[in-house]
Amino acid sequence: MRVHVADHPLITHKLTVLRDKTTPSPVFRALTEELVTLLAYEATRGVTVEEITIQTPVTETVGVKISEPRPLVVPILRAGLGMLEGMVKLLPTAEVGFLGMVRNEETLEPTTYAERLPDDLSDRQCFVLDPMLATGGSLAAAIDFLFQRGAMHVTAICLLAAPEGLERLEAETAGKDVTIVLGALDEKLDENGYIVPGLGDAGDRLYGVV
Ligand SMILES: O=P(O)(O)OC[C@H]1O[C@H](OP(=O)(O)OP(=O)(O)O)[C@H](O)[C@@H]1O
Ligand SMILES: O=c1cc[nH]c(=O)[nH]1
Ligand SMILES: [Mg+2]
Repeated sequence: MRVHVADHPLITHKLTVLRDKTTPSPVFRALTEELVTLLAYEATRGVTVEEITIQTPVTETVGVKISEPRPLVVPILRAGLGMLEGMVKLLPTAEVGFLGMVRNEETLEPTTYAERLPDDLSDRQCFVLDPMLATGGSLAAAIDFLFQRGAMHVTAICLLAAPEGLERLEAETAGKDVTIVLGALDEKLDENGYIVPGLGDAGDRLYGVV
């Protein structure tokens, strides 16, 4: 498993505002979108392209286009939905699949309540979006789902992660081609499974308490 933690003052600045408990939902949503676009730049570094010949107004030249089949972007509902627009801004030709997951706040175990993905993911470049990698249970289950459908490589973009979650993910995805791109790696999990210092419940901050 490869882990890339962003190291850029613009990302750290935006994350600081996001972490601030006084930041209201509309600002939180806008910043989430901006952060994903910045992280997607790193996450798509390995996207496969093929050469094409085009005609500029001046001459013929060789460029590239993103290879077929189109990349698949999978936001994990709810909170991952807040990252979708920022991602497809950078990858406008991507297809979008959905996974709905919720973590039981007592046991911290995730359950999947919705799934809308292509049956066959072989040859697909898959990008999973979820702002929070806490215990790692939700992301491990999502990545496992994609590999079971035939994916060969999965890249996940998360705004924040806890070391405990990364460790679990590393163990559960051993031998698989997985890349994790993070806005920041935080200190730890608290006794309720929340990331410290974190930003609270990302889904609630984006969409309100349910
Ligand atoms: O790493 P884990 O311990 O599994 O926790 C992380 C998960 O928790 C949050 O979702 P939540 O269950 O709060 O659902 P929501 O997005 O609907 O708020 C978050 O968006 C992740 O999916
Ligand atoms: O800190 C956390 C942990 C799990 N889910 C969140 O939204 N925040
Ligand atoms: Mg939540």
